[in-house]
Amino acid sequence: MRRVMIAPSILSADFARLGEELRAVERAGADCIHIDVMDGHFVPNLTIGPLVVAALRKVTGLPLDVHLMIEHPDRYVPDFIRAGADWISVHVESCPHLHRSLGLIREAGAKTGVVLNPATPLCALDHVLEMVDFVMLMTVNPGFGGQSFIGAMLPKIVSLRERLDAVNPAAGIEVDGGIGPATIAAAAAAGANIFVAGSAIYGQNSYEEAIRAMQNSIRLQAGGPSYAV
Ligand SMILES: O=C(CO)[C@H](O)[C@H](O)COP(=O)(O)O
Ligand SMILES: [Fe+2]
Repeated sequence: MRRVMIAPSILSADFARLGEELRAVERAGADCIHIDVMDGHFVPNLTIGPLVVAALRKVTGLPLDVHLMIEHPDRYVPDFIRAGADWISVHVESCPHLHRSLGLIREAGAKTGVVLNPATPLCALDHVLEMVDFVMLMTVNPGFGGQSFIGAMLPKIVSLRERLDAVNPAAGIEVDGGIGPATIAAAAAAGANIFVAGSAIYGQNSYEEAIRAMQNSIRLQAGGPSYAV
């Protein structure tokens, strides 16, 4: 999972027109669809469950990237995979038996992701790095869209890429929160390759221009000067 991918987060979409909103970002060049699942306990917000994922599965062939911000994720992983989730990511902070949780996702046939909150150190991933298809680093505190990118996460991305390269070089790094044209290049330069963007896409008039602006920022950084946040 090392190719560059743009993952629009439907958290900032118009929930009354969710199917249309999915098709619109697919036409605009999205590589996968990021779905934020919140339970009102692990994070102070409530969103959607497997029924909505099953409905969205019918309107797109793009991978569905399901970000579980819930307590007891193991109880719900099979439901989300049956509903059509292709990738499932669980938070280290809500998995006392992380090794078991990742095994459950993999056995059920989905790509395995593990997520760290901004204040959670990378050593929380010791002993499971070989088991993941991707690691997601929160670049905001989870719970809401539209927050500002935390610049202090850039060195964390660099260290994570080094650690993955040593034991699991095929694994990708996804970043979530405050990603847009002004921040994406720095995250890419640090080593991230999957970019979640909610408000930077769904908050704009043209989804296509918003996605192109992010892709161009990454390209400019690759061939030009590095970008400071
Ligand atoms: O997991 C999330 C929040 O907990 C969202 O995926 C994320 O915040 C996306 O929104 P934005 O791009 O507007 O920051
Ligand atoms: Fe998310």
